[in-house]
Amino acid sequence: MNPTVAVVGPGAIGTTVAAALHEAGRTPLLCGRTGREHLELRAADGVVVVPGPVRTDPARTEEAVDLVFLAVKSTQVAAAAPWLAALCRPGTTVCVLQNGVEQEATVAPHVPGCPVLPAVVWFPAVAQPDGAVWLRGAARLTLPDLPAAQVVLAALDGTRCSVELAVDFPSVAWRKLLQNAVAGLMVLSGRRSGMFGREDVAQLSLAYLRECLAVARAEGAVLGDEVPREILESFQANPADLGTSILADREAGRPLEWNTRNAVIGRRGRAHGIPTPISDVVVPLLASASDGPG
Ligand SMILES: NC(=O)C1=CN([C@@H]2O[C@H](COP(=O)(O)OP(=O)(O)OC[C@H]3O[C@@H](n4cnc5c(N)ncnc54)[C@H](OP(=O)(O)O)[C@@H]3O)[C@@H](O)[C@H]2O)C=CC1
Ligand SMILES: CC(C)(CO)C(=O)C(=O)O
Repeated sequence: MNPTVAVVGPGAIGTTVAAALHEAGRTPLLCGRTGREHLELRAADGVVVVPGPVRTDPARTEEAVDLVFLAVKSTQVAAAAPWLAALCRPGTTVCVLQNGVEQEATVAPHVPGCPVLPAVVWFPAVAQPDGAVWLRGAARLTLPDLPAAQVVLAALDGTRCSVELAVDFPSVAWRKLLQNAVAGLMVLSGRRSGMFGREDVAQLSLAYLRECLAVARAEGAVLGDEVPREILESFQANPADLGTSILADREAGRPLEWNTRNAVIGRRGRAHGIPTPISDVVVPLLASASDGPG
């Protein structure tokens, strides 16, 4: 039998996963902050409309589900906790579709008795001014190879969102975190992937990525010396106008995920006695862009 599924946070990533489920006849409950009659995904092969409504009141939701995809920003977890309380019973799997390496630590306290499964989300998805979401790549997740991942595999089996299991998930998550950390430079310049074609930005990015790599390795990630250049080259290969979700937040004047995507490098670096001079410049500027004052 198909697991029952809810998507909490039907934004860029949540809409993509909800659309994948709906196309397979497994339409999830939609739980958000802004009410909508439906969601719309625009992909290269067509448009998917997911019937709603998007519910906005957890107090009026009583049905527990087998699987919750939590796709709010890391800055929004506490505010979304009432949804988790409404949708989870002991054993409900909470699959966290967020960047970072701290999803279990931040979400588990809100869902005692429930497995919390972090996911690496590889695809770019961009909310459009009319509320639709533009999927700009193949939908793909990586999960830790744990028993709790089976319900996610079952839910997304045969859908447009592919799922891989990683035995060494922390290394995969740290690699993605390096990508996200350097993407933060787009916020500071107000530019998109095209900026990585500049030689000066490329050199800065490599230096920042090497600093992040040292911290990742101290945390146990198995990542080779080639990783910084590979990540830089992946940004250089992007369409020049491809941004990143933290830049979308900056452009919309929303709070930024600077703590989970960038400050984590300095925090973990200090714990290991590793200097992080570039992070120490980048983070206060991102924090200020996010939280003010001024
Ligand atoms: N977008 C991308 O390309 C990628 C994003 N990621 C990561 O995925 C995560 C989600 O990002 P993204 O989808 O871009 O974010 P969005 O801002 O597009 O989506 C977040 C959604 O959560 C909703 N929300 C906010 N507060 C609550 C609440 N209290 N209860 C319920 N819903 C709430 C928002 O509602 P409202 O409409 O009211 O704002 C919005 O629909 C982030 O960690 C991001 O870093 C990872 C890879 C790629
Ligand atoms: C799509 C990608 C990988 C770009 O950095 C991302 O994670 C994001 O936008 O947050």
